Amino acid sequence: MRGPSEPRDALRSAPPRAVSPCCGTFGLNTLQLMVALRVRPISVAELEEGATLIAHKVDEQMVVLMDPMEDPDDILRAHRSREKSYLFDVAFDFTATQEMVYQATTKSLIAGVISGYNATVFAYGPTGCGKTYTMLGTDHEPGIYVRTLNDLFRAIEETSNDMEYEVSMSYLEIYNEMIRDLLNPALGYLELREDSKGVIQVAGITEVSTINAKEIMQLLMKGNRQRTQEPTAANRTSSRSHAVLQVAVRQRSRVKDVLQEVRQGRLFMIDLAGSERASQTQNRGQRMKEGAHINRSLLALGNCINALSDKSSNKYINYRDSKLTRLLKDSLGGNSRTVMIAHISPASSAFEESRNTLTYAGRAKNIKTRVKQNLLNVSYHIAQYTGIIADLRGEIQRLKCKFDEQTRRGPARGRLERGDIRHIQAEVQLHSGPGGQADMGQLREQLISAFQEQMEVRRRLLELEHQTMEVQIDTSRHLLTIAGWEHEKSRRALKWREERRKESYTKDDSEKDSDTGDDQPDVLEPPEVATARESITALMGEQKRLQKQKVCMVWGAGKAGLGSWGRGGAAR
Ligand SMILES: Nc1ncnc2c1ncn2[C@@H]1O[C@H](COP(=O)(O)OP(=O)(O)OP(=O)(O)O)[C@@H](O)[C@H]1O
Repeated sequence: MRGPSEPRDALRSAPPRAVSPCCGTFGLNTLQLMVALRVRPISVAELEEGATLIAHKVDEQMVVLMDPMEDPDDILRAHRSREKSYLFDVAFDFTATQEMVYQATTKSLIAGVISGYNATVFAYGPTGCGKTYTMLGTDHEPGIYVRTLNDLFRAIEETSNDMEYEVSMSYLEIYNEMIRDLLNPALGYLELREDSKGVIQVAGITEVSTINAKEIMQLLMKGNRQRTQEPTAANRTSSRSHAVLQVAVRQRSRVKDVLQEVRQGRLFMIDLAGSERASQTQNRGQRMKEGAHINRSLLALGNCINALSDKSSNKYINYRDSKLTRLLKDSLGGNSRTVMIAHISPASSAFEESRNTLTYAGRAKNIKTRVKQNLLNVSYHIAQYTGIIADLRGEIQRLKCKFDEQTRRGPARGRLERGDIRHIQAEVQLHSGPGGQADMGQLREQLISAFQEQMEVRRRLLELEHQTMEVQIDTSRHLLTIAGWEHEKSRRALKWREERRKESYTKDDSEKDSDTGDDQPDVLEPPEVATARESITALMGEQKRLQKQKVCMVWGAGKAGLGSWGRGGAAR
């Protein structure tokens, strides 16, 4: 965690946008696993290093990551996607406030917890991407911990006429597979035990039951300072442990009954250790060992979430692979709800880490993003191609004007050049004796012929430029045909999926399970698209040929002593 004195909100200028309630929050009977993504503001350090923004929120659920290594001006590869889009239940960028993140992800868990359900919220992502900021926050911008506890106490207060509650809170860290009490580190390492009801408990952990928000914030800040933080190659103050805030709520009715039912709901809020890969942080020794433990527990967590989110399979869920998953056993499975908030930096320097995080988070959710993703990519490309064509048109217009102007000015310019030649001649005469008259005539002839040759080279170069432009326009036209077809294909795929979904409503459950595959029947590509693909290959060859001719011509002109004329004139 970094201190509040080091805000990374260099770009925090746009007004916050509201999160649509339909995709952000989730009610008790809806999502079991919600995956959110938060892209933090680019930091001053990243800007100073020359990083550019490569992660963009496209809408309330979609984030696009651009590959900084791909060349945006490479027209011949423009049909290849530079960007990849990822879909989440809700996405936030630098404009999102702490309150917006809390409202859309965690607030709706509270009602469940006070009525006896378990829930887990965890912040995932590489080091320095804002996990602690989201969970703990700062004094001025408190995060999910405090906002949740505040609302939890308020909800308890509102129902306290009928119900009696007991709330207890503990804060621990798991470091190198060992558990430490962050509210009382002097206790040393603690063990996990299963109680008589099979519930996993941390033996001997400090439990506090304050309901004063300010006190809680102070306790958590103090606890957080006890966390194992070490400088890594990637972050000066990297949290090397998973911090777990556990809130247990016991509820019983005030109406005395023979059968007194007591319900206990548990809420885990977890700030995970940085997910960067050991190889990328160049960590050695102790740091590498930590890295291995962190990776192991994150992998175990990912596996559990994967198995839980894949309802169609009856995969065995192995919670025993790490302390973290053992502790969360009751809160990940069963009737509980889980919120994962993945974090990334928007900077180009963090591309690899961001891509890994987006893939991990996307896999956890197992959302079918393809159709929407294609639509987005295609529409981007159509816009790109239209832009390219407009640019090329402008360029042709410009060249035409230049050509016309040169044709108009040709003879006059010629006279001027000849004037220059006469001037040279006069100069030479001045410095040579009468015997040099014959040589002078010869020199004059040579100069005139060189000038004519140079005019010819210039004319041919202009012609070549014109042909290249035409080839490029043709290429773009074919790319547009292909993009149009991809668009159409995506539209059909979407329609096909919708029909499948409607069909599956009418089938019984056993049929549904066997019918949920993604295999869409192959769609035959129209002949004009196949022709467009072939033409592009041919046009690329043509473009190369023209380029070669141009190079030869300029080179030849240079060799013949016309270099500066040829290059400065037509070849731009
Ligand atoms: N959404 C945000 N708005 C403003 N500042 C942010 C935001 N997210 C992160 N920051 C700032 O970025 C810095 C790093 O964030 P933070 O310490 O939360 O990262 P982390 O993911 O917890 O890192 P680690 O895994 O190393 O502990 C902090 O200075 C924090 O204040």
